[in-house]
Amino acid sequence: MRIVLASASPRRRELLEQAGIDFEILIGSTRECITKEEPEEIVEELSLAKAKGVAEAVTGDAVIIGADTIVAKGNKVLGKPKDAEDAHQMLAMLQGEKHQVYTGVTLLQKKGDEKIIRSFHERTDVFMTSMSDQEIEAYIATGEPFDKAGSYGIQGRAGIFVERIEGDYYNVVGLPISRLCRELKSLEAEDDRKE
Ligand SMILES: Cc1cn([C@H]2C[C@H](O)[C@@H](COP(=O)(O)OP(=O)(O)OP(=O)(O)O)O2)c(=O)[nH]c1=O
Repeated sequence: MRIVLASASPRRRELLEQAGIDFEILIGSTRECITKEEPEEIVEELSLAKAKGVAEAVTGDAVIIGADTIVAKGNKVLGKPKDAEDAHQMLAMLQGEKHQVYTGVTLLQKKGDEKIIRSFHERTDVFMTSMSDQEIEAYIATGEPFDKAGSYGIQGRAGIFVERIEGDYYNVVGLPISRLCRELKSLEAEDDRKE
């Protein structure tokens, strides 16, 4: 099965490599337009848009993977921060409490003229320690928050502010690799059945 990752994220690339999957990368230009309200619907919608964003550029049969990660705190949905002030606000909101990280994944399978779409999501609960204003400032100064949903990277310096998690760690980093591999296997099994 030919696999195309529709992502510019170095973390998603590393996680797929870590899983021993052979793949190509194609980056499309997707405008992230949200029409849904629930975080799990938003991440699936955006992952689908990312997969669709490269589908036309893929010639021949392939499975295209699109993914999107957001942080949810109460009824607020947090993406990447616009600037340092935005990052500060997000971290001040997250510190000392529990929040959710959702990653949505879409597998868009191109088979001749046919397109088969499967979207799913995983949720991880993250419990953060308290952070003083000084700690937040020092963390933002590392530059780490800016390309990350919720303004932190569990895999980086912010790891020290994560007390514990419930769910898949890799889901927080941007790709629920265990679930993804199971979904790919089941796609493959379905293909074998049909042939
Ligand atoms: C919460 C959290 C998010 N993130 C990252 C995962 C995602 O890459 C990013 C959220 O942005 P996304 O819009 O999901 O993805 P992206 O722009 O990085 O890549 P692409 O759209 O090309 O696939 O935040 C971490 O790396 N660590 C964390 O702890």
